[in-house]
Amino acid sequence: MLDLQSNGHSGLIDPTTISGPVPPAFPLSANNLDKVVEYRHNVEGQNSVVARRGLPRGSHICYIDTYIPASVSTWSSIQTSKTTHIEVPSGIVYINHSCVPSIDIEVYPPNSDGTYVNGVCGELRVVADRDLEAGAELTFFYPSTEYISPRPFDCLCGADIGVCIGRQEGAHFLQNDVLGKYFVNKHIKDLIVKRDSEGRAKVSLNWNT
Ligand SMILES: C[S@@+](CC[C@H](N)C(=O)[O-])C[C@H]1O[C@@H](n2cnc3c(N)ncnc32)[C@H](O)[C@@H]1O
Repeated sequence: MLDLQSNGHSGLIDPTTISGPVPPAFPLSANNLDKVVEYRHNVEGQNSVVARRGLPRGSHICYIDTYIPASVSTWSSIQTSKTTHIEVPSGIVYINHSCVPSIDIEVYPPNSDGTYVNGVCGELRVVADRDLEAGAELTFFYPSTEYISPRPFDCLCGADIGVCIGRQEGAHFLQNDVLGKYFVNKHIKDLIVKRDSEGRAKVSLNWNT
C-alpha cells in the first residue's frame, strides 16, 4: 500500500482536460506490469495499455498490491466493495473501458479495518473466452467494479450497436440481461440485488397508494 501523503496521485492528469497525449504518470514496474504490458496512446490521444506479449485466455496478469485506499469514487478509482475504493498509481489506471473487454479485474473486499489480506486488493486476468494477442489493448468492463461512476462518458470502445452499452455510468444503470453477459464483481452483484429489491418495494408502494 502507498501512503497518499508521500506519494500522492498528483502526477495523474485527467484525460478530458487535455487536447493531446501526455506521458503516463506511473512506471509499469508498479504492480509488476512491466514484463507483460506497455503504454500506447489511442486514437483519441488518450493513454492506453497494450499487451507486450501474447497471453492465454484466463491467465493471471498481476495482483493489485500498489494502491491508495480511498473513501470516495473518482474518475480514476476502482471500487473494491459496496463502500470502498482504491486509487491505483500504476499502469492499471490507464486501462480503458470496453464493452468487449479483454481482461477482468477481480477485486478483493477489505477487512473491517480497511486493510487487505496480504496487502493485495485484486487481480487482473485475461478474459476466460479469448486469448490476448501481443499488441492488443487491455480493457475491462468498468461496471464490473463501479456501481455508480462519478463521471459518466459516452463509450468509444467501437463495439457493434447492441453490444456497446453507449453511455458508461456504472452498473446501477444497466439491465440485468446486459450485466449477465460479463464478469461482474460480488459487491456489484450484491448492490444490483439491493437495487432490484428496492425497485420492487417502490412499485409495490405505488400500487398501494
Ligand atoms: C481511468 S481513465 C483511463 C485512462 C485514460 N484513457 C487516460 O488517458 O488517462 C478513465 C477515463 O478514460 C476515458 N475512457 C476510458 N475508456 C473509455 C471509452 N471506452 N470510451 C471513452 N472514454 C473512455 C474516460 O474519460 C474515463 O473517465
